[in-house]
Amino acid sequence: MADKGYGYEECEATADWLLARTGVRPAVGIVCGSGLGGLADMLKDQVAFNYEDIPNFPQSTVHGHAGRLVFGTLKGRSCVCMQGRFHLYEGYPVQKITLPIRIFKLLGVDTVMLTNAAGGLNRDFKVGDIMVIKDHLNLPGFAGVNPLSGPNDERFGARFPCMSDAYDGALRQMAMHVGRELGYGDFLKEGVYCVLGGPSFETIAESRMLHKLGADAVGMSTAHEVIVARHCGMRVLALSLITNQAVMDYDSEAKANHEEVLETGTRRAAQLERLVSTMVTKMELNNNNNNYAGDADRGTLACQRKPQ
Ligand SMILES: O=P(O)(O)O[C@H]1O[C@H](CO)[C@@H](O)[C@H]1O
Ligand SMILES: Nc1nc2[nH]cnc2c(=O)[nH]1
Repeated sequence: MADKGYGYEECEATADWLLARTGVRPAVGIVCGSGLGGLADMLKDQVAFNYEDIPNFPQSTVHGHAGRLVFGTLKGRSCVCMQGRFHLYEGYPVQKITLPIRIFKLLGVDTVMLTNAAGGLNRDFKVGDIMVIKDHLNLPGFAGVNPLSGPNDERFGARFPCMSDAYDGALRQMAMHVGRELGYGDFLKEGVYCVLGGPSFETIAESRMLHKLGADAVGMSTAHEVIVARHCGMRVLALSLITNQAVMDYDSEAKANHEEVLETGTRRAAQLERLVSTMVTKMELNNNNNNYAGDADRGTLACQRKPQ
């Protein structure tokens, strides 16, 4: 693994490089989806790094993914935010795409909040709906593309991690509750996210098939990051913004396109940001990392680093 640049030692070197350059000790890690990078701009007292300057980090190649790792506070809570994520279709191995999630863990993060842009398959969903993800279908995983394939490093987690509890029940409930309190009840949904490799959007037959399989929304990210986050014991909340309706009708003139995805992101960004920031203020954090003092405080769950 080491020669590929995403083993434990590489992650540790990257985490230490970052910790030496910021005093922020994040308890919450946020990943911004396509066109949803504004979330990072909400952080106060920012210390930001361009991905190209961070050792071992991949580079963002997709429009709508700025390529910055931003540390700061959200209503007093210490956070780290990926303003731009990585996707299979960019040509990275799935283990490289998910490397930042392991770095989150080694920075002391306890809770990961992911956002994404997704196409709606559920006919009751409208463009602009926010879907709290309750489960996923990892289609690349069916073909062996799983971020945990290869030798397992027990310092991160177990060889065969459970995924039936991948999306934290309490956080999902809280998202629905906070969302309703904010007045989002009309456009807040719950559902199953399906990841595909992309970058081509779905054919009509594919969208129909995914819907029949039980997916409510389809995208090209998130599930890999969730698998890695759960493997190393972090709690996960994930939100999809339904940026477009998947085309499922041969009479339809609609065509999925990335511009529409980014436009919908811009329209709903403020509400999504408010939902995430309100949740960060209200959530219980297990690792008390807002007052981080050093290595002894780092990750208390599956992945405890050795004292140095
Ligand atoms: O999942 P995020 O990064 O939000 O991006 C989604 O939007 C892009 C397609 O428009 C794809 O990358 C898809 O995965
Ligand atoms: N695969 C896929 N990804 C998306 N991301 C945003 N919209 C879509 C979509 O319709 N399909």
